[in-house]
Amino acid sequence: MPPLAIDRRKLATIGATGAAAVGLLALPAPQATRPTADKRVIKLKYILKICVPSWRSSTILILSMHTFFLVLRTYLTVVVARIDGRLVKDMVAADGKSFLRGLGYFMAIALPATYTNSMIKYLQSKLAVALRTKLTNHVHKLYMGNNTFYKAINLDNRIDGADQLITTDINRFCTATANLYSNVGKPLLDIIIFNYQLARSIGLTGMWGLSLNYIVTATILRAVTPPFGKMAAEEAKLEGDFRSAHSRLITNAEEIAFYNGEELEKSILNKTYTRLIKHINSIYRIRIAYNMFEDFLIKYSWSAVGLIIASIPVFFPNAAGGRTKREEAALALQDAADIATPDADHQMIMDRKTGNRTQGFITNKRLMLSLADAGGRIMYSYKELSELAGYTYRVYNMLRVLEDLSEDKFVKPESTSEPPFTIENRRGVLKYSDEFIRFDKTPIVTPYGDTILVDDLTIDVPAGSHLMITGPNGAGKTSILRVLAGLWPHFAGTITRPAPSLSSIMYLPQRPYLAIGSLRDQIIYPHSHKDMLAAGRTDDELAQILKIVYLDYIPSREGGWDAVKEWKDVFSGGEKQRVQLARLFYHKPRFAVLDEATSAVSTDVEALLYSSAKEAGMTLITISHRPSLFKYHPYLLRIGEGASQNKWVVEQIGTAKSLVDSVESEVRKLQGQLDNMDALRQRLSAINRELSLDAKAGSGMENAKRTLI
Ligand SMILES: Nc1ncnc2c1ncn2[C@@H]1O[C@H](COP(=O)(O)OP(=O)(O)OP(=O)(O)O)[C@@H](O)[C@H]1O
Repeated sequence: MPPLAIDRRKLATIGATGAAAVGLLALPAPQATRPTADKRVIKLKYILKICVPSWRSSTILILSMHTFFLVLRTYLTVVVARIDGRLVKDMVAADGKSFLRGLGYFMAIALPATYTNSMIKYLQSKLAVALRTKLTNHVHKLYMGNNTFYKAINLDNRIDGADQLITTDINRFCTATANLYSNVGKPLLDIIIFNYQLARSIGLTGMWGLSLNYIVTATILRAVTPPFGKMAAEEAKLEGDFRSAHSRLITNAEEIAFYNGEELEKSILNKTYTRLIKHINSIYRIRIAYNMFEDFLIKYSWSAVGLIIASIPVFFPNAAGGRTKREEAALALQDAADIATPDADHQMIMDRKTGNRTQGFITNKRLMLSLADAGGRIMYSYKELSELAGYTYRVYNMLRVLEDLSEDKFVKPESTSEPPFTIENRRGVLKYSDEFIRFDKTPIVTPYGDTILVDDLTIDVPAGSHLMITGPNGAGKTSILRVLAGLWPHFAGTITRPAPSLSSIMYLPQRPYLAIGSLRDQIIYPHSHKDMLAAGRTDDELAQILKIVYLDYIPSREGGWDAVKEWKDVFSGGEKQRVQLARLFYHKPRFAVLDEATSAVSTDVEALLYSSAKEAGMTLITISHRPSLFKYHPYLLRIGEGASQNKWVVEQIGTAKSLVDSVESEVRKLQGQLDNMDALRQRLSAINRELSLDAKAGSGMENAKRTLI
């Protein structure tokens, strides 16, 4: 069977309108317009709820510790600003003793300050990892449950590059969220505390000036900021395309090499890379102008505003407010004492006043600079915030689509005619029995309900009986198995089959799958080594199984059961299929469903394998075009019959009629070969004649003639 692939022609028509038209989704399709701020917050909240499910979650502990260190750092900044002001004052007043004491305080603060800074960085990374772990676990649960990964790849095209989304985009989202918490949380805290501190010396006028400055800057930046979120989402998508182009190359390396397809593949790789780089370069170009403007606004104009405001207490001492009653009383006392002091001490008074002004100015300047830095970081994080919005959109979209798919809600292509079946009106009934597989008036229909491949299939395969399915290419043979396994929707009729369990029913696909792991893991898949030991199975048993499938030479050739290799590159096509059959003999299911599972195995070995499988008590359902397999199955289901090509017939192999049919078909085949023989004989004698005409052609020609005769 060909590998199951989504019908891209049909899906190409899906768009936002298509999705909405079918009414399957609450979500817009990925091409939808840019979400509003409200919707973005809802989406972020939705994802964060998955990351932080409860107050007792470990993420909350990390978050609390992170917050504690952020507060501590802000407090330490205020303390450092005060010490700095005092140091400069002592310097101006030439008070060496006090200066040295201040220096001692300054150094004593350094130790907790450096520890605090490293803890903030450490906890920020821990927070990102904790968010990523929670989100990845949730996505793995969704993606690997209810065959959602299969549906996402084969039955719906809303998720483009699930691997990129799960491995990279989730990581980017979590890193951006953790960064945002410290890049916004910390400066916000700084602003509140520094403003409070400053309010005490720069007064109400200064505070008004500062607030006005923030509002004007934020308004200008908001107006000129390019849509970084949209750009980040597009960049992530293009990164995914580039990555998947490389994964395709790795998966299909041998086929491409045989076809000498390097040039074409290189051009595909280059094209996807160029698209990505073009986009990244355009972002960089946009950023030059934006960064220039942002720097000018935040670094330089803010510093100028800061200096003006910090100088308020110097030039307008009465405008400054916010002194405590005790400070006011001390100042009044000092002024009264100054008035009563004799003239000779006036210089000292002036020096002390200058010192006080310097201390106030330096402390305020330091706080102002920290404030400018905090405000700047908030403004800069506007860009990060919009990038986070881009990742949020991609991750949220993936989560919602995975949820839809786990409930079998696909987005189907827009179609002009009403399909015979719809997802909403599925009426298929599934029953479980270990004794038989039965289809009762079950149509085999493509996933969107638009094409009936097999009309109302009705067939019974009791345990101990065997069925072979045959029919033209594309008739729907594999699709019968897809519906039986529950991969495709079951629209109508009743299917009875064993409940999914390896000892009841096992499917062997045409294209063998080899897992990551040891040689042993290939035979026991999907069991793990732990499962195997728990089931009391041994390596000796595996060796016996390899004998049945004629692979007993493999363990010694490959370096034992524990050897780990890229097995798909190690085994030949026939060996891969025989490894799959070894799995069958390991699990010994009651029903074995084989989809052209021996097509690469020679017919003599195939015959022995079928005999062994029947001896092991398995009931076989085989899809094959090989008449040599007829004799192992008492029943034959032919599909693709009739003018509509969706009719079917069941025949009993070995009955008088089927014998006549198969003898007649064999006679027809032999007659065809005989006709061909006459033509070949005529051609042979013509060549012989040509060769004898040229008798002098030498011994080389004579040899050729002898070979041909
Ligand atoms: N995801 C899909 N969506 C829509 N149609 C599909 C999908 N997958 C397969 N089909 C179509 O369903 C039809 C039946 O496919 P199926 O693989 O069952 O054929 P088959 O009888 O096994 O063919 P072959 O003998 O070539 O392996 C084909 O026309 C195929 O193009």
